[in-house]
Order: sequence, then C-alpha cells, then structure tokens
Amino acid sequence: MASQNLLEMQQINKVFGSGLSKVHVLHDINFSAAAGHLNLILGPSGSGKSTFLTIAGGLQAPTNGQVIIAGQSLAALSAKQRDNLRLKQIGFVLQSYNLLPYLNVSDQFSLVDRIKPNNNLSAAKLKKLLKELDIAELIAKYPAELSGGQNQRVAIARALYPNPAIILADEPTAALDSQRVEQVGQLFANLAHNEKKAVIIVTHDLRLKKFADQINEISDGHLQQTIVND
Ligand SMILES: Nc1ncnc2c1ncn2[C@@H]1O[C@H](COP(=O)(O)OP(=O)(O)OP(=O)(O)O)[C@@H](O)[C@H]1O
Repeated sequence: MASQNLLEMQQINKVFGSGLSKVHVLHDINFSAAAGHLNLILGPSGSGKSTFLTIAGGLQAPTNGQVIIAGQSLAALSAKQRDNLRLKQIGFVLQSYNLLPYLNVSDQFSLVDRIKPNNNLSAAKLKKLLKELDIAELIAKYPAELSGGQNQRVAIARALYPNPAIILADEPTAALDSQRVEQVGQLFANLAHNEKKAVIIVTHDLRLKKFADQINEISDGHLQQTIVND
C-alpha cells in the first residue's frame, strides 16, 4: 500500500546540557509515520520516549536533524508558523493531561473553539466520541472532581476534537484499567484505520501492542527495531 508519510524524523539527535552534565538523549533517530497507521514506540522509563514525542510534535527542537510535518520542515518555519502548523495538524495527549483546572469538561472543548474556530468535530461527532470514551455524563464536572482515568479520557477527547491528521500520545493508558485500555486502544486503532490518521503512541504499556501496525522500541535513545504486526 502506498501510504503518505505525515510525519518524518531524519537523523535526529538531542543533547541536553554541556561538559560533565551533558546527556545525549536521542541518537540518530530516523522514523516516519504514515496516514492510516498506528505506530507504537515502546521503551522503559528514561529511555527518551517523551523527548522523542515532544520533538516529533515540534514542542522542542532537536540538537540536529530534521522534523518534517505534512511536508514542511519545522526548522524552515518561524515560531508562529510552527504554532499554526501544530494547531492544525497535531493532537497531543500529554502525560500531564494539560486540562485547565478552572474549566469544566464542556468548557475545555469551548476553549479549543476559541483557539481554533474551524474544522473541529461537529457537535454530533463530539457527542459520539464522549460516549465512546464513557465521559458524556461528566461534562459539567471540573478536573479536580474526576478520577485519573476520567481526566485521561477527557484529555484524549480534547486532543481529538480539533480533528488532527497526526495524533501524538504520551502514555495515554497510564491511568486506565484493562477494560479501558481495550476501549482506548481500539479507539486509536479506529482513528488510524477508518479515518486515516497517523497515530503515534509512546508507552511502556504492552497491552497496546495488539492494536499497532508498527512497533518500534526505544532503548537508551536508540530506536532499535521495527516489528510490523501481521
Ligand atoms: N530538559 C532536560 N534537561 C536535561 N535532561 C533531560 C531533559 N529532558 C529529559 N532529560 C533526560 O533525558 C532522558 C530521557 O527522558 P524522557 O523523559 O524522554 O524519557 P521517557 O522514556 O519518556 O521516561 P518516562 O517514561 O519516565 O517519562 C532522561 O535521562 C532525562 O533525565
């Protein structure tokens, strides 16, 4: 199948600090994510997964190497152009959830409308998504009133609401029990397979393996092997 690479990383290195405190976190990473595929990046704590994901999404710059999103090299863009590209193309599910504590669930979505007024999910599709994630009853609640797993599912819904072509998720199942992992894994797989999104999940949760089209392993900052599920 000829598939379109929505995200490419070429010869990415990331070094923090200098001298004795220098840490070389990512080594010569080459990676691409195609529309219609769910990519899993597996690795233990401290292996560089979050650094990989934040560089992939342009939240931080690599020390060297290129990130290309939807055909555009991030290094060639101004900060404002990068923000714009990110807003239009990428849905982030971050470990910290990044929900605003003073907004109820419904208003978390209204805020997205204020920042990006167009091309977000229709009200009917949002309702369906909230039902799929079993959070439709929670829309009047504030983050502090929700469990970790509920907050995680709200964060997933909010990342999907702008209808991004690329979904980058950092440990999106960390707070979920096994039944929810199945639901969320299936939801991400459907987004890839039915809606032709490029989905990239970094995790150490092996329960997600069966949903992946491509599995990479990251170890000490090296992206080691690629296994493609049958
Ligand atoms: N801003 C930073 N400055 C210095 N070192 C950093 C910085 N960010 C990350 N690191 C280091 O890079 C390494 C990889 O961190 P990273 O958070 O990417 O790993 P991870 O695989 O996501 O871990 P976890 O699963 O625990 O979140 C760690 O040794 C970390 O201390």
